[in-house]
Amino acid sequence: MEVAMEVISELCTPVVPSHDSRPLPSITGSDMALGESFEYDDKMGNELSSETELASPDGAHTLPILQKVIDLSNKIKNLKNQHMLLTERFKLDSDAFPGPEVVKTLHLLGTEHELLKKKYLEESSERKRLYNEVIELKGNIRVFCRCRPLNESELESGSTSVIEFDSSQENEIQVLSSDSSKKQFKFDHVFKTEDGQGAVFSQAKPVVASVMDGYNVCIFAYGQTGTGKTFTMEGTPENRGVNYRTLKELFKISEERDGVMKYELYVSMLEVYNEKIRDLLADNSNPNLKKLEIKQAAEGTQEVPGLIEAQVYGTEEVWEILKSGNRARSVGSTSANELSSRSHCLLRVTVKGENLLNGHRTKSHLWLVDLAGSERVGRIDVDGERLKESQFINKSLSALGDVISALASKTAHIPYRNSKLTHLLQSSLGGDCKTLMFVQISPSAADVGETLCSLNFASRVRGIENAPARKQTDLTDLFKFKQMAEKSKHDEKEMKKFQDSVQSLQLRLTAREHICRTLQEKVRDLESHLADERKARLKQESRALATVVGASQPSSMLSLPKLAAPKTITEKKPPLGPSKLRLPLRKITNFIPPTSSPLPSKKRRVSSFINTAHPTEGKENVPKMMTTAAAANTRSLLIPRRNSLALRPTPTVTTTTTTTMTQVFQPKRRVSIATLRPRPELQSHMATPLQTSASKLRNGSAALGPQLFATRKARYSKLFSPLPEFQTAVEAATPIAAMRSSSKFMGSPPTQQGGGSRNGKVIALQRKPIVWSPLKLRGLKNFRRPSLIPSRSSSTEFQ
Ligand SMILES: Nc1ncnc2c1ncn2[C@@H]1O[C@H](COP(=O)(O)OP(=O)(O)OP(=O)(O)O)[C@@H](O)[C@H]1O
Repeated sequence: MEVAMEVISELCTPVVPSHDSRPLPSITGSDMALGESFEYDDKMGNELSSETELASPDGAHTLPILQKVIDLSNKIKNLKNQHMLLTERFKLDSDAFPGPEVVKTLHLLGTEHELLKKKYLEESSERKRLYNEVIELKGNIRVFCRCRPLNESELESGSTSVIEFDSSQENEIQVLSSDSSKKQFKFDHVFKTEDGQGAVFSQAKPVVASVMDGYNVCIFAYGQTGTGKTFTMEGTPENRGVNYRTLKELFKISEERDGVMKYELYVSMLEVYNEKIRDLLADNSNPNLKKLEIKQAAEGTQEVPGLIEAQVYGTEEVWEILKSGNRARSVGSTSANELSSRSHCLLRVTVKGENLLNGHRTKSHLWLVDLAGSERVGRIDVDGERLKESQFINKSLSALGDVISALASKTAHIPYRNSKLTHLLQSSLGGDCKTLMFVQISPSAADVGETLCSLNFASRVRGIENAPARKQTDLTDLFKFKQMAEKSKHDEKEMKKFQDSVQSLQLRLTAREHICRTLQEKVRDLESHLADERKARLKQESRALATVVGASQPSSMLSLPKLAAPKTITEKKPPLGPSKLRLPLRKITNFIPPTSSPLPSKKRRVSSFINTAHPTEGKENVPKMMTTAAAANTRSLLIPRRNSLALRPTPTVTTTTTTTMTQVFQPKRRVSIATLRPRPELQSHMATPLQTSASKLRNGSAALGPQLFATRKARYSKLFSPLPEFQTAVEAATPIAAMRSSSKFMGSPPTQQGGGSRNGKVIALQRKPIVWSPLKLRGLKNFRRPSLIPSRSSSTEFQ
């Protein structure tokens, strides 16, 4: 039983899946319970049965269950063996992997490969450069001359050859002209009559190969009709021409560069017939065929939208295309050629190349052009449609000649657009392109004139010095980059504009700030100036006051008891308020009496002066007053003189309360005023009592009431127009009042009622001009300045 349990436990042990090719026995039971059968192949069954027999050496029959257990045990053993075998095999496989040395070798090989690739690219680029240099040295415009042999008809007619090939002079031909003179022409290569198509193409091959390096190439055949242009370009099935051979060469180069370069070749075939473009690969029987026009592509190249571009993969395909295109070509019979080409046939091969190593792409065009015959109309017997065709042909050939002449003379304008032909060839003719011209000539003496024309034209073409050829890259990507560059340029411009405007604004701001600073400085200067002026004015007024007071009661003023500590008026003056609250500076006007005012009489002069201060004139009279005062002579005020004042004595004295104005009506009387310079000994004292009294007056103004305070500003003016009532009001409160009441000046007008002298008093006035400020006048808006001589009107008003 223990054996059975051991077997069962072994059964339950998972078995490693076998990779052996031998099929393993499949267990069909859903579990491993005893008593259930296992399916296995016959071979194994046989093995097990034999082993079972071995398991019972006595040969006695064993129990069926035990037998099964033994079978399974054997089976497990087999599986274990298989597992071991597989493990060993796996070990071998693991050992078969390349070791680190191999990996290292592979890495080295890779590096070497990269190095070789790089070198190859460098060499390839160098080869291209040198190759191109060779072509350039030979000339980007190359002219080959090919002379066909005399044809049968010419031989029959006994025509002789006028072309001589001097073997000593390579690439030169001599033309025996009708006047028996020989004309010599030299070209890049001269093909003799016996030279076949292969020889011709071998000379053209280097130029053709340039298109694979990304250069634009144009090969065209030019010459009189029947001279073999079509033969050279197209050839015959037996003697295939440049077109077929070119494409064959291109495929060959493409194959040679396989793995490094990837090429795609496209072929288009068109003709320019009577200045119209016809697609030779399209179904021209279709009446709805779109008219083809030349358009300038965004890349700057000339394109014909709608023109069929057939991708070609092999030479046979190319041949079929060329044949079908040639079939569609417009041909007609002329007296010179039975199958004369009545149009310019253009085969365009587009080569798209991609360097697989560095990803550089190129797109270039190769034009293979079989021009229509350059025969003169008069020479060949044509009329009707043929004549029209010939005219178009000649016109376009003439345009080609003009373009070539312009290129030769290096003029700024090349007239490419004068014909469809030159317009189409614009990007491949002249400039930086490679051009190869076959000038086809006839050896016949009968064609010598045409031959000379063609050779002369070819010589001109050969004289063109093209600029070094430029490699053509695939302009699609280039155009995108160009657009991106343009956009970024535009953005940069915009940015610069913004920056400029910001800068200009900053400059303006700085300038304005500077102006502001200057103005602020000016305001400060003016303020300081104003303060100075105010100080000076107050000093003058205080001096004048002191003089007046000193003159009237100098001793009493000096003996005033309890004088406060002396303080100047300017110290007591409140500081200037904010500039906004202040009046504009121009409104502050110093009142300086003018010098030129004529004073007719003393009486008149004094009257005018008194009138300026007359309160009854009201505020309307203030400007007038100022004007009048300004008209007064300043010097006249400064010169001490005696003036007469007309005073009206007041019959009665009306004293009101401090809140109402007091008016004194005085009878008209004359007084004399003598203006004197104040005595120096009084100047030192004049400020103290005045200031003291003035400060006391200010201090006591609160107690006296707002009206009294409002009249504070007019205190100095009252020196000239004292109010007895006002004096009465302040008499008790201020020493100045007391002082005024006792002064001669103050006492003078009220003398009528106060018992003073009726005669005129002499008052000492300061000789300096009195400065008036409209500020004071504004402050006196509701205050009517009391006058020494109240007028009638004023008295009426106050009554
Ligand atoms: N080099 C040559 N060797 C042998 N045959 C030639 C050669 N050149 C031209 N021919 C033959 O001359 C004939 C006229 O040639 P071709 O048609 O090519 O002249 P073309 O210049 O194209 O005339 P067109 O301008 O009228 O089309 C053809 O039959 C052609 O086979």
